[in-house]
Amino acid sequence: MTTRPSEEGTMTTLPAAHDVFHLYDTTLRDGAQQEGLRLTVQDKLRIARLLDELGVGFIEGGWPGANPNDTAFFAAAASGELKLENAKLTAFGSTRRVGGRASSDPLTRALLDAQTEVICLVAKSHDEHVHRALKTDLAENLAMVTDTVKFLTGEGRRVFLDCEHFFDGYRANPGYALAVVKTAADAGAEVVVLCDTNGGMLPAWMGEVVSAAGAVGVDLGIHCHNDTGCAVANTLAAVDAGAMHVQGTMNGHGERTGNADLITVAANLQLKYGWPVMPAANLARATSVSQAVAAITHVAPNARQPYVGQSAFAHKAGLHASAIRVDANLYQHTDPKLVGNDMRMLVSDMAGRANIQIKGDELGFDLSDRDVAARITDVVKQREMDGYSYESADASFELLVRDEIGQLDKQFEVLKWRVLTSDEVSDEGDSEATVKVTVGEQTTARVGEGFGPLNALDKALRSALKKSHPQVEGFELTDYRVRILESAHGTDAITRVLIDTTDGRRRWTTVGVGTNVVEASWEALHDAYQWGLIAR
Ligand SMILES: CC(=O)SCCNC(=O)CCNC(=O)[C@H](O)C(C)(C)COP(=O)(O)OP(=O)(O)OC[C@H]1O[C@@H](n2cnc3c(N)ncnc32)[C@H](O)[C@@H]1OP(=O)(O)O
Ligand SMILES: CC(=O)C(=O)O
Repeated sequence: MTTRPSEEGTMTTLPAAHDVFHLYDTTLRDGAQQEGLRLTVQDKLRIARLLDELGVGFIEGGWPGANPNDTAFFAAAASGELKLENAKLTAFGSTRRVGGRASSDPLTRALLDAQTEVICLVAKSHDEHVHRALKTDLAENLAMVTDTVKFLTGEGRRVFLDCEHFFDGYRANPGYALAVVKTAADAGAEVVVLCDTNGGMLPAWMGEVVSAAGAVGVDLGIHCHNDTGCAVANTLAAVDAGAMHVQGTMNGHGERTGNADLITVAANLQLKYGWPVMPAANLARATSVSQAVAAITHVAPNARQPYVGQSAFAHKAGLHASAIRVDANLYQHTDPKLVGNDMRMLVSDMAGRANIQIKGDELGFDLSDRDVAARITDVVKQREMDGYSYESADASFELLVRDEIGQLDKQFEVLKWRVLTSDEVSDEGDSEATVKVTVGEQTTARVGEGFGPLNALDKALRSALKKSHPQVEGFELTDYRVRILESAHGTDAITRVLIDTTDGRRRWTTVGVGTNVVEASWEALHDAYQWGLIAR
C-alpha cells in the first residue's frame, strides 16, 4: 500500500501499482451476450482494432467452435485481417466435457484451432453448480480443470481460468471454491479470474474473498457483472485486495445488466490511483473509442456514462457555471481532455449570466458585459417558460444572441407561408405549401409539394431561396422531434419541435414552439435556414 495525496489534499491510502497489470476486454464475448446486441465478423474486427488502439492488453474475441460467427472471426484474425499492435487476441471456451478428455474434446480442439497465444477457460467453482448444472461430482470438475489447463499449456498456450460463480461458491463452500483456484494454478493457469457471475456482490464483501483466494499464491483477476449497480466498484475493491487483472467491456455491455465498464475502471486506475495502465495519449482516445463502439453496436450511447458520456462534463446550473468561469476544476472531478471528452455549457432556464457568457465565448460572441448577459438570460428564461428549450438547440440560441446584440443579419424575410394537407396522395405527396420571401429587394413566391406539411414547406422555402443562396440545395434535415408540452390540454397542447440539419460539413439544431405543430415546425425550419446561411 502507498499513501498519496488525494485531489482534495487529504491523505488517502491506495494500493501500489502492480509490476504487471492486465486490462482484459471481453466486449466481443461477454459484451455480445447483451440482449439486442449482435456483432458480425466485420463488427468484431472493427471493435478489436479500436480496443487495440485504446491500449487494452487482451481482447477476448469470442468462443471459437460455439457458433460459426465466432469461428469465422478467429479464422479472419489468424489469416492476417486483424493486426494488433498492443493487445493479445484471446479465445474463450470452457473446461472439457464431463467424463471426456481435453485432447479429444471438439470445443477444446476449436480453442487450439483459433490460433491465439492466450486462451481463457471458464470452469465451475460453485459446488452446487457442479452437482446440478454439470451433473457430476466435485472431483471430476477438478479433473476437468487440470486436464484442460494442462493440455492447452502443453500445446504452448498461455491459459487464464475464469472461476464461474466464484463469490457465491465461496459463500456456499469456501474450501471447494479455493480448491478450484489452487487446481488451476497448479495445472499452469497464469491468472485465475474470480467471477461475480450473477452480479450480486457489494464492494464491502469483496476484500475478504479476494484476499482468501490470494493466499493460494496465484495471480488473480476479477470479472464483475453489474446486477447490484456495483460492477465498477466491486472491480476496484478486488483490485484493492490484490487482483492484477481486470475484465470488463466497452460501455459496460454484457449479459443482463452488463459487465464492469472497462473505460471507467481504467480511467479510475490511471487518474485516481495514479497507475500507468495505459499511455496518456491512449486514454485520451477513450471518448472516441466509446462512441465508435456505440456506432458499431447500434446501442445508443449512455449520455451519463462516467468519463466519456456526452453529459459527463456538461453543466446546466447557474451556480456551477459562475464558479466554472473562475476555474473549470471547481465543478469537475478531472480534466475531460484526459479521456478525450469536453466540458459543455448548457443554456436553459436554470442558467445564470455565467452560462450565457461561457456559451457566448464558445460561439464566438463577447458577452462579458453583465447587462447584456443578464438581458439574454432573462429572454432565455422567459422563452423556456413558453416552451422553448435551448439546451440542445445551439443554433436557435445563437440567433437569439445575435438578435439581442444587434448582429442578426437576416438572409431573408418571410412575407407569407401557408400549407394545405389533404387525403389525396399523389407521387409528389399529400401536402402543398406556398412560401413568399424577400431577399434584398427581390420578392419570390414558390410552391412546394411533399409528404407532410414540413416536407412541403421545406421544398417551398428551398425553392424560393435557391437562386439567391444556392447553398440551400446542400441543406438536409436529418432529424425531426416533436414533444407535447402540456399533456393536460389534449389536441390544443403546446408543441415543441426540434430539427437537426446538416450541410455535410456542419450539423445544427433549431427549436420552434406553438400550439399548432405546423407553426412550431415552421419556426424551427425557418431558424434552420437562417442559421445555415448566417453562421460560418
Ligand atoms: C458465465 C458465462 O457467461 S460463460 C459463457 C457462456 N456463453 C455461452 O454459453 C455462449 C456460447 N454457448 C454455446 O454456443 C453453447 O452453449 C455451447 C456450444 C457451448 C454448448 O452447447 P450444447 O452442447 O448445445 O449444450 P448446452 O448449451 O445446452 O449446455 C451446456 C453444456 O455444457 C456443460 N457445461 C457448462 N459449463 C461447463 C464447464 N465449465 N465445463 C464443461 N462443461 C460445461 C453443461 O453441463 C451442459 O452439458 P450437457 O450438454 O452435457 O448438459
Ligand atoms: C465467465 C463469465 O462470463 C462469468 O462468470 O460471468
